[in-house]
Amino acid sequence: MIDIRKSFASIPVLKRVSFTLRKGEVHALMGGNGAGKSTLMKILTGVYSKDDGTILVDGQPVEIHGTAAAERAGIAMIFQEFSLVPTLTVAQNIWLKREPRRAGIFIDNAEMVRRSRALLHELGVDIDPETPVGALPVGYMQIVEIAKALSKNARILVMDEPTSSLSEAETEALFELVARLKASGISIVYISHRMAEILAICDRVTVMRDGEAVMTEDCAGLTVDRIVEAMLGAGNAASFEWHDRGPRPEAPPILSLRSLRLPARVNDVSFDLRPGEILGLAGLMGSGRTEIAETIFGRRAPVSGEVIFDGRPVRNQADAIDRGIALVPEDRRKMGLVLDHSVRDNVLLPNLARFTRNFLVQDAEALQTVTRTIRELRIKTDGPDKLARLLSGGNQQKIVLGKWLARDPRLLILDEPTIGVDIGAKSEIVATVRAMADKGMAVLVISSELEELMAISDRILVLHGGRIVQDMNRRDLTSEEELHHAIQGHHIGPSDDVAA
Ligand SMILES: Nc1ncnc2c1ncn2[C@@H]1O[C@H](COP(=O)(O)OP(=O)(O)OP(=O)(O)O)[C@@H](O)[C@H]1O
Repeated sequence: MIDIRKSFASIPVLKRVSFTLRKGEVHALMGGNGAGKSTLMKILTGVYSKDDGTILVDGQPVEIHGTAAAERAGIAMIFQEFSLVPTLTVAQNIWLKREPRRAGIFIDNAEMVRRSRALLHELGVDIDPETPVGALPVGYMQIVEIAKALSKNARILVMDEPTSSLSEAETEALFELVARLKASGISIVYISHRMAEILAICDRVTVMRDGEAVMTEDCAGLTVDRIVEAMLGAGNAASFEWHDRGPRPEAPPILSLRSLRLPARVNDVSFDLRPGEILGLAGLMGSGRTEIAETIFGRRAPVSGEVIFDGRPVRNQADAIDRGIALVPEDRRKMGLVLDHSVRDNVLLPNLARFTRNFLVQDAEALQTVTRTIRELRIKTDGPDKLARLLSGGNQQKIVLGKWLARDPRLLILDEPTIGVDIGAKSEIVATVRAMADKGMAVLVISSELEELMAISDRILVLHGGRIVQDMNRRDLTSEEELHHAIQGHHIGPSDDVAA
């Protein structure tokens, strides 16, 4: 891609960006939220048209108008999960609308299954092509997507944060698959904010900043510091380090869980959380962490046991919100944003009561809060009136966080708070949460990223087999490995994971 330019509503988003991909390489595309990574890749995959510039495939200029043209040029985007039809089988999904036919009329199911089996075998994955996609774990859906792309002879695959909803084992499986694809000459553009995985599986890295490609280098010998510097600009360090906030003043707990039991996964969970404390909840994916968060927030009713907030049980979600509980959900697009409303509306939505006097919203005061949120969380938007839908993924996540922080909650629950958020914003978020905890807000953080839990928590609980199996003071933890071991150490086998 040479000198690619793109503006939206006359605001330049890509300013003469050049990007090359070699045959059989995994090329990481990195950059802060809103730097232009997705836009560049949407141009490559025919979702957006470029304003200017040239795209060459195998040295030949190509015009990519629309996704069908991208497909013809051998380019495919691998979506994470939502582009497959859950009620159809793996084979039916792979060959959807291109089914092999007998006598040109009847769908040849046996042939479809046979070809799918061969394809999956080639990929080295053990998936039965006759399983309905809806019955597969999330991690496998991406693999089916890859099989589908290869069945269309794709030679360039674009993966946008492929590991963000994968468990550790699924991530490993994906990495093996990436290595295999590479060996067979497939080229991969890999968008991610996770430094460790980039250094582990990529050959080269290109960093974008404010619509420009500012660095392209071989991964070998590259350090995290060098990448961060390129992303943020010289002199803008991002620190993601824990520091001891000292002993918390003795106060009665604001939240107490007593022998909480939920359907299927949570057997008997009890813990206390005090005002001003930041408590991390660790556990394997599927260990029931999100369910516990939703129960505290009044969204789910327990089978037995209690959630006591400020001396009284939480009755339902409205009651939870009323009394100062906030939940930043994991699935922000579905649950956290009204996409067709502006940034301003989204930030104000849960806060309207605060700005309403005599039935009128106090606009100036409200706008001040919105502007502060945009500034403090470094939300990249042309202004408060931009539609949430048009913001980059990481910036959408910041709005969800910002609207609840603006409410000044007494208890803040964060479920995977920094998925898709760049390293600069991560450290901002940690600092903001810490500052609010210093003023007395209680925080419960769920995260699969151990680095994040280690950076933010005062205390960490490990959930396993439906119970809290460890309660650790962050001060006593010396390494991420120790926490990793605590989580994995209790993993005996799949059957152990689901409570009887
Ligand atoms: N359709 C659109 N209309 C207006 N602005 C847009 C549109 N699509 C993207 N933008 C803007 O372009 C900029 C770049 O967005 P893009 O999604 O490419 O960023 P990104 O680097 O992928 O970020 P992230 O890491 O958060 O996913 C953002 O400021 C975004 O608001």
